[in-house]
Amino acid sequence: MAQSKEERILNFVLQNAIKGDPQSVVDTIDKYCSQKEWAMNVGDEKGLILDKILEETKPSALLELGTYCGYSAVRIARLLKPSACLLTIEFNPDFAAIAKQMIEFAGVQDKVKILEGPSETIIPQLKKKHEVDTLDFVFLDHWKDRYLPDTILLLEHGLLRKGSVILADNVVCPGAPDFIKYIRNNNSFECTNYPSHVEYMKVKDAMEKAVFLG
Ligand SMILES: CCCNc1ncnc2c1ncn2[C@@H]1O[C@H](/C=C/CNC(=O)c2cc(-c3ccc(F)cc3)cc(O)c2O)[C@H](C)[C@H]1O
Ligand SMILES: [Mg+2]
Repeated sequence: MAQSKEERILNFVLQNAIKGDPQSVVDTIDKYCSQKEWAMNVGDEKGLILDKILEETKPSALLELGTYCGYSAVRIARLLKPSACLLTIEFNPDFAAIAKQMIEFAGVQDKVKILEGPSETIIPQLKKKHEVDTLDFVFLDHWKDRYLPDTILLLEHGLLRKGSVILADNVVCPGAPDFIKYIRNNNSFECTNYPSHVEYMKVKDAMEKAVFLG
C-alpha cells in the first residue's frame, strides 16, 4: 500500500529527529514540510506567535481541535508545566494514529491526550468523561466552518471561564468569516489579530486571539 504524506512526515521524523526532544521534532517537521511536501501544520512563523501566547497565558487545562499529525500538540506540550494537560481531538483515525506516534517519539505523551472522534460529540463529554472543569486555552485548527459551532458548544457546556483564551489559526487563509464576525461582535470576548503567513508559504494569513470576559 502506498504511503500517505502524513506517514512520510512521521517516518522522516522517526529517522531524523532526536527521540525525546520535542523541539527537534517540531524543527524536523518544519524542515520536511518546507523543503519536501507542504502540509497544514501551524508551522514555524505562526508557531512563534502560539509560543508567545502560551508563555503569557501559562495554561494548565488546554484543548486543541484538529490534531492532524500532532505538530501543534508537540509544539504546545513542549512549553507546558509538568502538571498541565493538553486534550487534542481528532476524528480521522489514520491521523490520530500518526499523531500518537509523533507525540510519543517527542516524549510529551504524559502531557497530551488524544481524544479520537468528532469534536461535536466529544466537547459535551469533556466535563463528565474527561474530568475537565474549565479550559484555560483552546487552539482551533480543524475544519474552518467548525470554529464557530464548536466555540458556541464550549460556551453552552460551561467550559470557558473569565480569562479563557481561544486562539484560532487561519482566520485569513483559508479563513473563518462566520467565526470572526461572531467573536468580534460579541462583547464577552476581547479579540486580538496576529497577522502572519500561511505555513511554509508567502501567502498572507493571521491568527485571532479571543479572551473570554465571563
Ligand atoms: C465535521 C467534524 C468537525 N469536527 C472535527 N472533530 C475532530 N477533528 C476534526 C474535525 N474536523 C476536522 N478535524 C480534523 O482536523 C484537521 C483539519 C484541519 C483543517 N485545516 C485546514 O484546512 C488548513 C488549511 C490550510 C491551507 C492554507 C492555504 C491553502 F492554499 C490550502 C490550505 C492551512 C491550515 O493551517 C489549515 O489548518 C484534520 C485534517 C481533520 O481530520
Ligand atoms: Mg491551520
